[in-house]
Amino acid sequence: MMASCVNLPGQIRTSVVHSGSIRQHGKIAFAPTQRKSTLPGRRLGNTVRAAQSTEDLKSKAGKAGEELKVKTGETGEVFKSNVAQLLGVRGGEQTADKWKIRLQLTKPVTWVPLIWGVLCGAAASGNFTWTPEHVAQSLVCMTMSGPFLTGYTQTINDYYDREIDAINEPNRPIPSGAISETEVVVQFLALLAAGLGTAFALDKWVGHETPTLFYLAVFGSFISYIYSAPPLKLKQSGWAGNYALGSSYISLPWWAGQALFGNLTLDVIVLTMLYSTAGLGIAIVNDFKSIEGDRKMGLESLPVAFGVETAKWITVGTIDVTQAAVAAYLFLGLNEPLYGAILTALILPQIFFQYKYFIPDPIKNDVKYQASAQPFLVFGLLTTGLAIGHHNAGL
Ligand SMILES: C/C(=C\COP(=O)(O)OP(=O)(O)O)CCC[C@H](C)CCC[C@H](C)CCCC(C)C
Repeated sequence: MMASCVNLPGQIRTSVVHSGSIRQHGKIAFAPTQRKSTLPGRRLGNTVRAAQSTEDLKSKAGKAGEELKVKTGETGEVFKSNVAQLLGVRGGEQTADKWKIRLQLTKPVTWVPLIWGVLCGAAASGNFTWTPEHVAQSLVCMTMSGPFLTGYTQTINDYYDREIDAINEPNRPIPSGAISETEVVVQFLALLAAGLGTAFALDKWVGHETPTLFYLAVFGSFISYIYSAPPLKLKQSGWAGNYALGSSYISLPWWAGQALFGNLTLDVIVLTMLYSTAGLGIAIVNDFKSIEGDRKMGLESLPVAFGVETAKWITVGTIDVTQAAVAAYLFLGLNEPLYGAILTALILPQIFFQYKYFIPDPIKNDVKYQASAQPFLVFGLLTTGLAIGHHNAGL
């Protein structure tokens, strides 16, 4: 978001050794994202888990780490820096500092889409004013959504991915032994408690009779859990996982921001869930890289199910048609032609980059496409929030 800051999730891609081959990892996730890499790691995880012991995996991790150094040295793609470590992006340097490791587990780079979503929701409420109290309430809501609940989400995701990470990313905090499993469990429980507690406190602060923010936080935490943890582990399913990711990064923080300052209405719920389909499209972009591994594992990602040619058109269709439908709603449903025109103007460069990068080679150019097009999508979200806010303020 959800991503890259505006990575509607974004992630810096590096190469990672996977089962003897090199995989391109990292998504400019929406935020959005930012699931670990392309879905290969996460998807191959279960089989590996079933077939091998943790010890076995750890020894492979050592080897993989060595190979990784050699291969990435060749390509020079690893982004090794302290900043990368702190942001939780791939290729960051390892550290012994426990607090830096704890921060790395929360992948701060993935907080951005959620923070942005709160901003869009606050704009859509039509009630936000630049008073110290409103600014403070927004900042607390952003903290609840970003560092606390996204931090919880990412930490729990790493916890449940620890065995496959031992192969794919042996230098991650858990497989490398930099932090113990118990410490990680304590961390995600503490973040969850902080997120839920802050949501409840915010409800009190703004005088909600029904603790809407608390309910949203509980719902979001539940989705986070079933996304990463067995038995559901939604991330293993192409459609459900991608939609859960896209919608959680677009809809949930928006709803929180809007509920904070105004009313969360059914039309906005429907609109943002529709908008989340564009988030789904963005998540699917990242599946092109992992076709081979997914096919081997019998995973029906969209590119596996439909083939690259059809899937790439479905992907851009999802992204473009969704936004075009929202623009039409701004023009015709809300009678906000200026905002409709701005949103349309923001869709055009995305189509341009689809033709320039994604359509010619979705496997090779996925990152380039995400990096070029996503900022326009993200500002389209804000435009939509402002349009709704303008409309609500005029009612
Ligand atoms: C853990 C997430 C992505 C990582 O996915 P994956 O493991 O496939 O990729 P990596 O292997 O690269 O790690 C994000 C999952 C998002 C989740 C479905 C829902 C997030 C919910 C929000 C944090 C809740 C916010 C609620 C609030 C705004 C009221």
